[in-house]
Order: sequence, then C-alpha cells, then structure tokens
Amino acid sequence: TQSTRPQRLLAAVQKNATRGDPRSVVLAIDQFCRQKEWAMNVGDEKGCILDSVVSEVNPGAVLELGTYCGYSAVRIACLLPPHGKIITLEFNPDNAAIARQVIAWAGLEEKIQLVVGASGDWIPKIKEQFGVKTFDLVFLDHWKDRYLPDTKLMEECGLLREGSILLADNVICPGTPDYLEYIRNSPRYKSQYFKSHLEYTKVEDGLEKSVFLG
Ligand SMILES: Cc1ncnc2c1ncn2[C@@H]1O[C@H](/C=C/CNC(=O)c2cc(-c3ccc(F)cc3)cc(O)c2O)[C@@H](O)[C@H]1O
Ligand SMILES: [Mg+2]
Repeated sequence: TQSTRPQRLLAAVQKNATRGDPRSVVLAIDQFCRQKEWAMNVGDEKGCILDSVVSEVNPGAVLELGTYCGYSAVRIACLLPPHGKIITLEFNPDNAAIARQVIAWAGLEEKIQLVVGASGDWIPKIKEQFGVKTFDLVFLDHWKDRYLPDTKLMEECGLLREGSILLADNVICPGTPDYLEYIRNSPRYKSQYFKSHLEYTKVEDGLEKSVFLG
C-alpha cells in the first residue's frame, strides 16, 4: 500500500539522523523537505526565529497547537531549561503516531508530552489534567482558523499570565487574518511581526510574537 508523506519523513529521520541527537533529527527533516518532498514544518529559516524566541523566554512550560510530525516540538524541546516541558496537541492520530516516533528518535520523550485530541477540547482541561498553572510560551501552528478561538479560550481558561508569549506561524501564508486583526488591536497584547519566508520556499511568510499584558 502507498505510504504517506509523514511516513516517508519518519523514514528519512530513521535513515539519516542519529538516535538521541535532536539537532540531527531537525537537519534530516529539513534536508528531506528541501531535497525530496515539501512538508508543512516551520522549517529552518522560521525555525531560527523560533529558536531565538525560545532562548529568550527560557520557558518552563510550553504549549504547542498542532504537532504534525513533531519537528517544532523537537526544535523547541532542544532549547528548554532542565525542568522545562512542552505539551503538544495533535488531533490526527496518524500524525500523532509519526510524531511520537520522531520525538523518540530524538530522545526527547521526557520533555515532550504529546496529547491526541482537538485543541478546543483539551485547552479547558490542561490545568487539571497536567498540573500546569500558566504557559510561558504558546506556539500556534494548527488550522489557521483556530488561532483566534483558541487564543480567546486560553485567556478564558486562565492559561496565560502577564508576560506569556504567543508565537504564531503562517500569519501571512496561508494567513490568519482574524487572529492578526484581534491580536494587533487588542490592548491586552503587545505584538511584533518577524518577516521571513514560507518553509523551504521564497514565498513571504512570518511569525507574529505577542506578549500577553494581563
Ligand atoms: C484544532 C486542532 N487541534 C489539534 N490539532 C490540530 C488542530 N487543527 C489542526 N491540527 C493538526 O495540526 C496540523 C495542521 C496544521 C495546519 N497547518 C497548515 O495548514 C500549514 C499550511 C502551510 C501551507 C502554506 C502554503 C501552501 F501552499 C500550503 C500549505 C504552511 C504551514 O506552515 C502550515 O502550518 C495537522 O497535524 C493537524 O492534524
Ligand atoms: Mg506552519
């Protein structure tokens, strides 16, 4: 039977990356996506911006919306402080199964908690289920029409504190117009746009970094 792109991406990781070496996993995925098949990972160019934000925030608790194959979860987890953890939500069980194996190959199972389900269902349960008070950093990279409702839901569920950082992928391509309009005009956020390119292409895209002011 025909393999899927996530399955081929995992095979490339298992062939070209060193077990237990997260940076070799990131490199193997970027090389696969540049040389073989494009895939919707945040990628190497926007990934450097993600790295600098993670390093600056030095987060103890990270939430990622949309795991896909686990590329950004691995990239973020590499940079967490010793007791830092990332919870990543993924509702497609096939993608979750691939991501689990990518995360295992990187040796980051202790730092990454992959939860299978829809963000809208899980966000209200995170505090009680995972003993998280608030998140220092949230990386939004799931369906683009879910960025705004999930941000409002995180506010309502008290998952954000003064200083929490939201980092949103794809605010230009494919675009998240309602999210951008809200976050740039809300007095409760201070936003900054990081211009870049759509992963593995020359098309413009960028990340929006927003600080929750409480
Ligand atoms: C509410 C909910 N809950 C849980 N998991 C959720 C969820 N909504 C989606 N997911 C999960 O997350 C991933 C989906 C990510 C969506 N990302 C994109 O669509 C995307 C697209 C492009 C792109 C750009 C130009 C093109 F021509 C084509 C594609 C680039 C990107 O970087 C993207 O992120 C996928 O694994 C999906 O199952
Ligand atoms: Mg994306």
